[in-house]
Amino acid sequence: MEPEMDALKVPILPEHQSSSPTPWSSRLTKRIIIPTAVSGALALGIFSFFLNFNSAPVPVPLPGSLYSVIIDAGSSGSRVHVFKYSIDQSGAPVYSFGPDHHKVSRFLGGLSTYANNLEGAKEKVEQLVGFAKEIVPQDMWSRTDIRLMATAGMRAIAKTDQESILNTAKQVFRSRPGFHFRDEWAYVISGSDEGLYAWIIANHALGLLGNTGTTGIVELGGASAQVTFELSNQQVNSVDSHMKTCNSFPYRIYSHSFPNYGKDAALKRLMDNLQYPDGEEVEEDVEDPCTPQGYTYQNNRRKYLSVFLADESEYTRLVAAGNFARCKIKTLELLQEGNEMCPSNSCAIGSTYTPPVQGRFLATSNFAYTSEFFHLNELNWMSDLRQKGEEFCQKTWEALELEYRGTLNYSEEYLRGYCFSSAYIIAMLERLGFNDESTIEFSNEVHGTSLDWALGAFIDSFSQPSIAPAPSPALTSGHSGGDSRKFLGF
Ligand SMILES: Nc1nc2c(ncn2[C@@H]2O[C@H](COP(=O)(O)OP(=O)(O)OP(=O)(O)O)[C@@H](O)[C@H]2O)c(=O)[nH]1
Ligand SMILES: [Ca+2]
Repeated sequence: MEPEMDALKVPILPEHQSSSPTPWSSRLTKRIIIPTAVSGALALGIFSFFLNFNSAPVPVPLPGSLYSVIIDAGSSGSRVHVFKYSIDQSGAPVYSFGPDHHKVSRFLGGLSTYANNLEGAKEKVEQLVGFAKEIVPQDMWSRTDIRLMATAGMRAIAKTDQESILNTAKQVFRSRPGFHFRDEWAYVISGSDEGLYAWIIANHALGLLGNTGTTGIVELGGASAQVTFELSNQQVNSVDSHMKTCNSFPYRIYSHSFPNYGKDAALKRLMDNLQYPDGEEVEEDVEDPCTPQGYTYQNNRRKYLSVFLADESEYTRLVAAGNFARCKIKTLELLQEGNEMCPSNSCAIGSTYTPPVQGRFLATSNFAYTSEFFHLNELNWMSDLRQKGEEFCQKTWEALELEYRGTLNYSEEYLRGYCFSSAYIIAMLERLGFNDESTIEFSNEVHGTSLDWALGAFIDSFSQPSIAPAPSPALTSGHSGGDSRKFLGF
């Protein structure tokens, strides 16, 4: 039985269309000018709308801007996204993700690490809210919804700890004066929704929503990895197939999140497997082919962001001995753990059924961070990554530190992970069936739109009328009366 379809109204004015949305800096002047002309423009807008309803009219955003805030609570960091948008005469949202309409601030350290420090969690959430309050005019706070959506880092901790952190966040969101908030808007999202949201923003930015032939997404986060793509006629078990309607086009989408297959979580598991192969600690030292020779395993709490790599001092039996080929063998073993329990003959990762990938894909987050570090071009990027990984893995940690410390964006934590991530990426993509590298590109943005899943969640929020924000007074006074909710078409 396929799950219910939920309609998704795709924005009228995507990023790459001509009209330039209201720049934030001139928000005040725009608001003063528009109301005087609004009745004329609006009447004309509605009139022309009915006259030529066949050809999609270019929407005229109504006066006044609306805002929405989404916090992405990830395992290695929290990001607060502030969206500014408007509503057109048909009640459809009009938005874009350029700098005038989308602002984001990224805070280091995952909320899931504050289970034993709720005061710290409160301060972190207050910081996130404070950023949004600097952007949204205070007279719009009560009409601006705020949502906190947590991902794999939070999924990985005990339910009781999740609840105490989320309750702390809810208290902050409820404090007055503040944004429009409902308790159910601070929650842990499912991995498949995380993948679906990433798929929505990528295909929105590519202008592909509304027809078949969309682009799939493979995302390698810190804690989890997501695989999401449009299905044609394969059968998949219903738990991973989702229905989404965009621009009245019904999509069947495969979306699965692989917990603990994110880059940091997987590296930790690989080190665990080396030191405690059967749950018991080895008696002899063992080589770790995924870490550059000479690296010392120590307590990283004060310098690393990842909860998974916070303390490597337990790995007293590991001897860093970087070797790409051997590392890749270990990562393949990791990806095939549990494969014997695969319900079919197609489980690329663990024991989860993954239909054969089809069409074009974007590889995001750590796929892109690693490829950009090695300055790869899209053409033949996987072959080049194998070669760059081989060169990188065989360098000593001392040589790498000498080469990279002091360079732009240097981070010991990231440098420590590139031998592993280069091998892990190749192994994962091979397991998923990406043999033709021309069908998959790495990127963290498209046409200037960052591929954060939170942008897809913002788009999707308009398909759930129950949580659509109330319009600003300017909107209700500017149209022919009646219930403003009805006017918005929800
Ligand atoms: N090399 C490099 N890695 C980065 C950079 N920024 C983030 N990362 C890595 O990318 C991962 C974080 O990506 P995200 O998708 O934001 O992961 P997250 O949201 O913190 O964690 P999840 O809960 O798994 O989604 C971590 O493995 C980070 O180490 C960067 O600028 N360079
Ligand atoms: Ca993430």
